[in-house]
Amino acid sequence: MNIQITGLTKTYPNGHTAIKDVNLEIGSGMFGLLGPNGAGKSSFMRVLVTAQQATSGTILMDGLDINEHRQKIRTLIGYLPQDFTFFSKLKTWEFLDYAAQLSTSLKKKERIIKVDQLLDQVGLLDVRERLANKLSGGMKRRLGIAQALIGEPKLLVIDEPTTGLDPEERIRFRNILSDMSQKDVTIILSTHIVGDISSTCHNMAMLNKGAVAFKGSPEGMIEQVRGHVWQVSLDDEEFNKIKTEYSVVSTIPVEGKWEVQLISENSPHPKATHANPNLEHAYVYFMENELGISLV
Ligand SMILES: Nc1ncnc2c1ncn2[C@@H]1O[C@H](COP(=O)(O)OP(=O)(O)OP(=O)(O)O)[C@@H](O)[C@H]1O
Repeated sequence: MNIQITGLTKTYPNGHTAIKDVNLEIGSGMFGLLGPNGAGKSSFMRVLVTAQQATSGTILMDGLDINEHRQKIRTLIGYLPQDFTFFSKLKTWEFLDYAAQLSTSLKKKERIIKVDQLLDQVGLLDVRERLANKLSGGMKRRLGIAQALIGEPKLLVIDEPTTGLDPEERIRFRNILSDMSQKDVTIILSTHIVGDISSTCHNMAMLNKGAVAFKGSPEGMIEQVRGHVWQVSLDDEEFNKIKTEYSVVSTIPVEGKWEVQLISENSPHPKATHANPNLEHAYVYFMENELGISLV
C-alpha cells in the first residue's frame, strides 16, 4: 500500500496540538515511527486508522482519501492499539474466532481453519484452549497481532508493540512482524524503543512534539551522528566527572575501569577515539542537538 500524508494536523478540543503539519510518504514494507513519550505517535496512529479525525490535512491510501472512503479503508486496515485488552472468559481460539466473525465473512468451518493457521503463525497453537486473559504479556501481544491480521489487511498499524515485553518475547515479536512485511503488507509501528526500529525497519520518521524531526532510513539518521560518538576508558574519578558533562550512551566495566561511549561535538578526553555510530547514538544526538532535550 502507498500512503501519502499531507499537512496533517490534530488539535484536541482542549487546544493541545498533538500533530503538527506532518508530511510523509509511506510505501510497502515496515515503517517505524520513533519518538519520546508524548511525541504524538498514538494520536497519529489513531488518525491513520480512522479512529479519530484530523483537524486538517489529508491522508491518501492507494489514492483513496480516508475521510471520503472511511468504510472501505477500514476493511484494509488491521490495528493493534497500545492498550489492547481481551474479553474475559474467552479461550484463545474463541477470541480470535470472535474477531473473525467481526471482520470477515468466513463460514464457521473456514473460520476455524483460518484461526488455527494464524495461531500457528504467531506461535500460540499450543495454548489455543487457554483463557486469553491468562496468557503471558508477550502472548497477549501476539494474539493482538493475530486479531489485527485476521481480516487480511493491506496495512497493519501497531502502537508500541514491545513495551513491557522481556527480551526474548521482544525478538520473537519483531521476527513475526518482519515475516509479515515480506507478505505485501505495509506495517507501521510506533515505538520509543530504538532497537525495535533498527532491527526491523527500512524507513522511519522521528516525531517530536507532534512534528517530524527526521524522515528517511535508519542508516541516514545514523550518518548524521558520525564523527560525534566517542569511546574512552576512564577511572572512577574521570568517569564521575565526564558523566555530568556529556551524554553517556553506554558504560561497560572492564578490568577495574569504565569503557564509556558518549556523544559530543568535540573530543571529550585526550585519550578518546571515534566509535562506530548506531541508531541509539543518533537518537540521543537528535534529542540533544536538534530538539534541545538534555539527557545529562
Ligand atoms: N484526547 C486528548 N485530549 C487532549 N490531549 C491529548 C489527548 N490525547 C493525547 N493528548 C496529548 O497529546 C500529546 C501526544 O500524545 P500521544 O499519546 O499521541 O503521544 P505518544 O507519542 O503516543 O506518547 P505515549 O507513548 O506516551 O502515548 C500528549 O501531550 C498528550 O497529553
